[in-house]
Amino acid sequence: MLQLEARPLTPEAFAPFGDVIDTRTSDYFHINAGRTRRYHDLARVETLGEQGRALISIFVSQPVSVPLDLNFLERHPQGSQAFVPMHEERFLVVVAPPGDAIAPEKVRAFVTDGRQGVNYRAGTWHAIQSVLEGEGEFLVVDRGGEGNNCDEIPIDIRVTLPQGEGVASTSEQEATP
Ligand SMILES: NC(=O)N[C@@H](O)C(=O)O
Ligand code: NI
Repeated sequence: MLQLEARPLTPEAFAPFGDVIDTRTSDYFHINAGRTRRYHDLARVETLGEQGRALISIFVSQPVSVPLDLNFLERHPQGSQAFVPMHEERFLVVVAPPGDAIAPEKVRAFVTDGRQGVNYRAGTWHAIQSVLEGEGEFLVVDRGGEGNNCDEIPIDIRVTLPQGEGVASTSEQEATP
């Protein structure tokens, strides 16, 4: 059983796996007569293969408990997959680099802070959506089309949160004295 303590998500640490979607770590330019900041092109949407096209969906997920025990990771070989929380939900992200096998030492676990989304690059191994604390609603952008776009690989992983890290949402943490 691979034991991992989730680390705070950062764009740099996640770079081998895809993109972090976060206005705080992204540039913008003004549009709409200056009323709007456009945080432009934050993640690369990949829609490979026959009839490949981008899908926009909403996932409403029930929370996972922590420690989180995983017995597989999955990948989407024909496209990327992005998850953006719609109400500052925090979630666990467990990833491994693309490839036909997973080297345990390459597996990484992260925890988001409520203001971050992720975009898994095509082929990145990842745990299925794992929202913390309560029901979560996520905007999802991924690939539709012909052919298989989901492979699973068995691997036993136990994910914990940093010591003393509650699972309160960002806003509750700010409210807590
Ligand atoms: N199956 C599906 O649409 N969702 C998974 O790919 C996931 O990463 O949650
Ligand atoms: Ni997926």
